[in-house]
Order: sequence, then C-alpha cells, then structure tokens
Amino acid sequence: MLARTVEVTKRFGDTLALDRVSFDIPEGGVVGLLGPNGAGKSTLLSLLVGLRRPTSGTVELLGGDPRDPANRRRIGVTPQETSLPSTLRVRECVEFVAAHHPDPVPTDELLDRFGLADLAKRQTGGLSGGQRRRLAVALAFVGRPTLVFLDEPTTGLDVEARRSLWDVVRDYATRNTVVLTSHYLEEIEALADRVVVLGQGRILADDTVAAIRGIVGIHRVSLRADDLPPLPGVVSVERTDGRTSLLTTDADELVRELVRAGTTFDGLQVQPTTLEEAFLTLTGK
Ligand SMILES: Nc1ncnc2c1ncn2[C@@H]1O[C@H](COP(=O)(O)OP(=O)(O)OP(=O)(O)O)[C@@H](O)[C@H]1O
Repeated sequence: MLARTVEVTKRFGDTLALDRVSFDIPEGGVVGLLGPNGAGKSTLLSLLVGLRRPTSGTVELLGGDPRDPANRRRIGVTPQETSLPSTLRVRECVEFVAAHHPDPVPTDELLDRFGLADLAKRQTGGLSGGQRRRLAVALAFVGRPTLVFLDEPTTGLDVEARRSLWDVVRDYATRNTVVLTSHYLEEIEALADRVVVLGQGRILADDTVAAIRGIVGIHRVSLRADDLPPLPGVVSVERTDGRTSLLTTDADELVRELVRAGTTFDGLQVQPTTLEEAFLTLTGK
C-alpha cells in the first residue's frame, strides 16, 4: 500500500470539505479521482501530499506521515494551479527541480518526453497556458517519483497535447503509480482502471471504469402524462408541477416502451444527468 486515508474529515470553517473518507492507493497503475467542482478532490490530494492536516482521521504516505520530508521526496505533485518564475527558462526550471533529487531524469530526456525540447530556451513568462501546464506536469516527474499526484493535469491543453500527456502518464504507470483528478470520465477512462468518485466530500463510488460508466449513463426523461406504465431501467421518479421526471439507465428503451404501451404524453425531454445527480440518486442521498 503506497498511501491511505482512514476516516478522514477536513473542515474549512463551516465547510465540510471531506466527510469520513477512507481510501487506499495500492502500488501500480492509475487511480482516477472523479467529481464535480467542490467535491473535495484537491483537498484530498493536499492531505495525501502533506500540505494540509486532516481535522480528524489519519493519512499515511509511503508507510509514514505525509509531512515527513523523507516520504515527500519520493512523490511528484502537480497542483491545480502552479506559478513558475516568469524569467526562468524552461530548461532552468527543470534543472532547478532536478537539483533537489538524488537521481533525476536527465533534463533533455524529460523535455523530450513532455514535448518541451523546442521550448527549452524560452522564459516561462512567454509560454502559452498549455505550454506552461505541460511544464508544470513535467516537473512532477523529474525526481523519478514512486507515486505521482496530478490535479487536473490536462486543463487548458489542446487535443493533441492532452493525448500525448496521456501516453506519458500511461507509460509511467506501468512501472509506478499515478493518482489524478478530473471532471471528465473520458480522461479517467483513458488512463485509469479504477475510479473513486467524490461528491460533497464523500466517496460515492470506488469501482472499475466500466462500472462507473454504467452509472453515469443515466438520463433524465421528463414528460407530462397522467398514467405511466411500468418502465425499464427507472431508478427514481419525481413529480413536480404536473411533469414527471424519471431517471433511467436506458432512455431509448424507456421511450420505446412508452410508445409501445400507447401512453398519452406530451412535452417529452431527454437529458443527460450530471455526474453528481446520477450518484446522489443512486446513493439515495
Ligand atoms: N482553503 C480553503 N478555505 C475554505 N474552503 C475551502 C478551502 N479549500 C477548499 N475549500 C472548500 O472545500 C470544498 C472542497 O474543495 P476542493 O477544492 O477540494 O474541491 P475539488 O473537488 O478539488 O473542486 P474543483 O474540481 O473545483 O477543483 C469546497 O466547498 C471548497 O470551497
């Protein structure tokens, strides 16, 4: 086990950012943390990497305290927002970080791996947002970390840059371990086998990507009808202002069944649900 939290709660004043979160990071592969804005993903990472202390509960990193520098030296982190000294050149940034590690990746190799070789001499202040983001992610890998934490690593990257970063992460995770956060199931699907879904500070699901995909495939079908026949895949029903709203795992089949049953209805709408909505419905909160 590389890291774990046990019954971890984190409060910021009145805000309950994490609510009794227990979660393990075993060795090898990619763990995806998925959740909407404010779910607690960044807070969870900040506790795991020793930047913050939990209000209660315990956090372990590499068998010890995440605040111990000896443990932190073996991890790599890219926070959600990074500021790079604007007058330093790209190569100088990498060399600066490399100087803090006993066995860093050679600078040219790292720049090449992250598609930064042509930018080596540029000052970071002149880089585009996406180029800066790529450098910030690259810096997490300089020290050959056992465990890498990436908070929304591909924010601001174009499709090509995103795909090539995915390749690097995937390759790294064949020998080491990566934890990454994202709002997008697609990103996690491209990289991780396991997804931990956070919502309102709680773990809503911890499962394979395939299982989570099934849950997120839920749609909201809403319509006006007096009487509804039994319908397939329905996980919840709400009635407001004369409209009925059904959450279903198979919207197509539900609509076919409505027609087949000769139901009288109007105002039909089919919408994808948000992640949060899908999970909150399923967990009955
Ligand atoms: N330093 C802080 N002071 C006060 N509240 C905070 C602080 N950091 C986080 N929070 C609150 O804790 C909750 C969880 O925030 P967190 O940043 O962990 O969410 P997130 O899942 O990373 O969201 P996002 O996807 O927007 O980055 C939010 O309600 C946030 O407003």
